[in-house]
Amino acid sequence: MAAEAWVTLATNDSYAVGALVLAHSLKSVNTTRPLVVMITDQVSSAMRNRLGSVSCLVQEVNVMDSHDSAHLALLARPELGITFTKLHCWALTDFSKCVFLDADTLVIQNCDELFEREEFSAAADAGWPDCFNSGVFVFRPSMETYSKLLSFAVAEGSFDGGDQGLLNSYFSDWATKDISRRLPFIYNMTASGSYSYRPAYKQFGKNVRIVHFIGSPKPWQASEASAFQRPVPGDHIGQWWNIFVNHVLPCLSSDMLPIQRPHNQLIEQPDVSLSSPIKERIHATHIDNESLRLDYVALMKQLWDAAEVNETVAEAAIQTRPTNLTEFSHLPASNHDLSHSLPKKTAIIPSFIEPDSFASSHTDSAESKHTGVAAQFAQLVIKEDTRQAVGKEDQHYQPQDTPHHGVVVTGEEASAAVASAVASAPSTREAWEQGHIDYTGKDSFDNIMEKIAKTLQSQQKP
Ligand SMILES: O=c1ccn([C@@H]2O[C@H](COP(=O)(O)OP(=O)(O)O[C@H]3O[C@H](CO)[C@@H](O)[C@H](O)[C@H]3O)[C@@H](O)[C@H]2O)c(=O)[nH]1
Ligand SMILES: [Mn+2]
Repeated sequence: MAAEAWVTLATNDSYAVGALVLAHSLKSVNTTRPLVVMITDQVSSAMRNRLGSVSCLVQEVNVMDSHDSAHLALLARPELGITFTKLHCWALTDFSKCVFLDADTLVIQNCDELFEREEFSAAADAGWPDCFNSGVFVFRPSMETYSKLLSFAVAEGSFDGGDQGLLNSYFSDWATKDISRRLPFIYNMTASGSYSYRPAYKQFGKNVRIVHFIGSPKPWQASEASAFQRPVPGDHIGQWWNIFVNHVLPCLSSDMLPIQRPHNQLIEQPDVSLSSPIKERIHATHIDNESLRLDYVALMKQLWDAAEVNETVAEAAIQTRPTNLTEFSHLPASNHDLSHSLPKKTAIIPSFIEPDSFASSHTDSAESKHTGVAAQFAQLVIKEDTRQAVGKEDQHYQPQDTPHHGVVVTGEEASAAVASAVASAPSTREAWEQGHIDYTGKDSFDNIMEKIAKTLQSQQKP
């Protein structure tokens, strides 16, 4: 049998973590082909050794940046220029046929049958199915194709600034030429996306072989993992973390685990990665809490909007689907309809509401221009068990008449606090709205509760 291999790419230690998990996932499904990991000189030697020790073939390549900042800016993904480095895979001529896998993919069932396919085979992109997604593709290494691709890249550029746009232009007959080149979606199931077809997942999900965590954040971006705004059918991030925690994490030292934020802002965060007890950290970011977080974000958005517009909207935001709030359009129906999962008129106040602003807006509430809205929030109950309540996705939550614990504030207090926070902390609010929420840090539920308790305490003092 001519030599065949899986191929992936990691240009830094962060994506190398993804490659390590991918390597373990391939092993666990007993593939008969090796994994070649293309790396660049930014990958640390410690990480190279790790990759080598999980029987990956490590192949150093040069970074090839598209330098196509206009197109990249369009995508708002400036880091993607680096994915042009992917083209190096055509130069791996020791192999006659390969399957490329992004470092953010996870193989959950054996799919060695992919090697029976021909160049160029790929699955449709979930965002634009007339294009293929370049996270999983079958190809034949060839210096001829390699240099043609490079010339094409220089001459034509990429319509999305990344390799996917380029490869789609180059293999432009993919969608029409030969149906066998169109891989089934189960070989590249987008694990997040603005659109997900849940009934189809229920029906066909058991056949999924490769999961692809496209977009940001990636599963290994621990500090961001909690900010996944889009729900993922199945617990694939949980599966990813399972491998990560059991096979990869124990072999990494904390300096080998840079936390990478979206947009390639590499930030070292030893304090939040491994110096804290690992178990605690994992618990804090584990995907089990995902639906809680989604509802948490959604609820906060409702509160912001409700506090700012008018009573009608406020009423709608609390009682019904917030169809008039366009920024919700990326959330699936189940998350639009918070009335099923949230106790009505229950609010969680974000951490950036300072006790001071809370206090002053309280004493000053008669002057608040939001008092009309406040009526809508009458007797807002902030209680700890909201956490459990919002976590139950499919159960209808029955609000309790009397909270067993927690803090009760009036609607005026709460909405005025929200309103003054809007004014006093616009940058933090922006961060919230963009989904950059520090659930395990300053925006953690416990922190928020503490802040509210402090505020109320200070108000009770004579
Ligand atoms: O700094 C980086 C960025 C990317 N990669 C590699 O390139 C792949 C693609 O980047 P990724 O962040 O996974 O992109 P996606 O979020 O998957 O976005 C889409 O757009 C990319 C650019 O067109 C395509 O490469 C992807 O296949 C496509 O799914 C990664 O998996 C890695 O293998 C690196 O090694 N270092
Ligand atoms: Mn990817």
